[in-house]
Amino acid sequence: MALADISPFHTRAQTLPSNLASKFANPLHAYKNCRCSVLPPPRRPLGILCSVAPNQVQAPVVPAAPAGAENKRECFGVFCTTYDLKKDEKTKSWKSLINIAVSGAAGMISNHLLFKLASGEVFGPDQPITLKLLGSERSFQALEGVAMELEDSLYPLLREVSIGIDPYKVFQDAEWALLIGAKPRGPGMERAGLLDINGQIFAEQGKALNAVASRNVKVMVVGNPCNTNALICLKNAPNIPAKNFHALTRLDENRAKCQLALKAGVFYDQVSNMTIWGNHSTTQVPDFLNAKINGIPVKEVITDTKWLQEEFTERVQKRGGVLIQKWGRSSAASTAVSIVDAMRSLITPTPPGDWFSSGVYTNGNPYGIVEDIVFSMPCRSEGNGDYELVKEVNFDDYLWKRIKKTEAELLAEKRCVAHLTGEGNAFCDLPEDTMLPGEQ
Ligand SMILES: NC(=O)C1=CN([C@@H]2O[C@H](COP(=O)(O)OP(=O)(O)OC[C@H]3O[C@@H](n4cnc5c(N)ncnc54)[C@H](OP(=O)(O)O)[C@@H]3O)[C@@H](O)[C@H]2O)C=CC1
Ligand SMILES: O=C([O-])CC(=O)C(=O)O
Repeated sequence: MALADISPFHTRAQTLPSNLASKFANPLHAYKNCRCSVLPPPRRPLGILCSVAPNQVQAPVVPAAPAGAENKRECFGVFCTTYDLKKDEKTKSWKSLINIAVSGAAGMISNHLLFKLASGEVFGPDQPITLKLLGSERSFQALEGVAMELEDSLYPLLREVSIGIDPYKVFQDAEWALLIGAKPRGPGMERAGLLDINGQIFAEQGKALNAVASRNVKVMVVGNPCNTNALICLKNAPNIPAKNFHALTRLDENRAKCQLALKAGVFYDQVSNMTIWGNHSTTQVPDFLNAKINGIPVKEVITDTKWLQEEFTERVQKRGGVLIQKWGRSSAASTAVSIVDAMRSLITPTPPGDWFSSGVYTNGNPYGIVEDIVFSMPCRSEGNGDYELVKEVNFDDYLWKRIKKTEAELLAEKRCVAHLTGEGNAFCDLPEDTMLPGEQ
């Protein structure tokens, strides 16, 4: 088959030297084996540049990039195909694309999350999306595997996929950045070491978001320790509102709802107003004082206060660790579900009277929690991507004491990463019991 016959890629096909044409006997295969850069405008190819991924066939030599190439975007395989949503009857009424960047895209959580995003579970059936997947040299091949699985899933809403290892490219124009990739804490590694290694990743990604992402990008930090990583990220992105950064504590909220439902003998959709206060760590505070079951305060439904203060609280705090002991790896599917929940909570109005938890930047909070940290608190949204803190919450001595403990832990973490937040020299005096939910 003559390469030049392959519409709509005439421009690119004609640039292939004849000695390479035989390697690309199936031209679609050729596209799948390269990371292709599509040159706008208008939306779609005037030409395609292919750069070689590690261990792969040599890419064709291409002519010098035309003006505007500095805006070039990378695409993967079938997602390099030209399309026009307004031409097709079915897609005519669709909204314009949303750009979603995901780091740690070859990891376990992403392996669940990406398919949920592509299926329309988050943004709905008339919302096409772009997935921009960030990996590393270490994970590049796996990332290609992920992209291939996305190709093979034939999701109609998934219109563009690109993969890359440079956050300055991958985060270009991102409207959502789901920051999942982080080094897991290995045996013998000090928490201070983990804070530093992962902090460097989030400092760099914050800078990249600041430079190239949409000015209103919503950032969901999942990689642990997620509160402090989110703080580092937002400090390195001064041109993006700090309010746009979240640390994922929705998994903790979901775990708490499940435990209360179990104890009360109800289905978990009857549990509402569940706040997780503070750090995504074993000092987090699942708030049973303000939570409700069937609209009734939990303490009136579950009268065993000792159970609430001890067993319930500890079970939620250490759920991640128990799961690792059983499963041999940390929560991935339920974490992906909770990321979906967290995103949906920001883009759909919160049911009247209810709220959701998210780790957000403390800046004028109504509770008296120390400012300038990322702390999980009760939030409400009108569904426009933004949120407000809930004012009508109660505190008692037990709750406030616990909140102060998790706050102290976050302040200690913050001191450990002062070198990454532009606040001088780091000084690490973390409490000994500082642990991620997965550590025991
Ligand atoms: N907030 C929450 O509720 C939860 C948070 N988590 C956290 O989410 C993160 C991701 O979990 P999961 O997807 O299961 O993890 P995986 O180990 O499956 O994937 C993590 C990814 O992190 C990337 N990474 C970045 N830097 C390093 C490094 N120095 N060494 C090794 N890998 C690195 C790797 O991708 P690449 O090479 O492409 O960079 C890897 O694919 C972890 O930090 C975990 O603790 C987990 C559960 C719940
Ligand atoms: O510690 C981990 O990596 C797992 C984790 O955050 C959790 O399960 O909540």
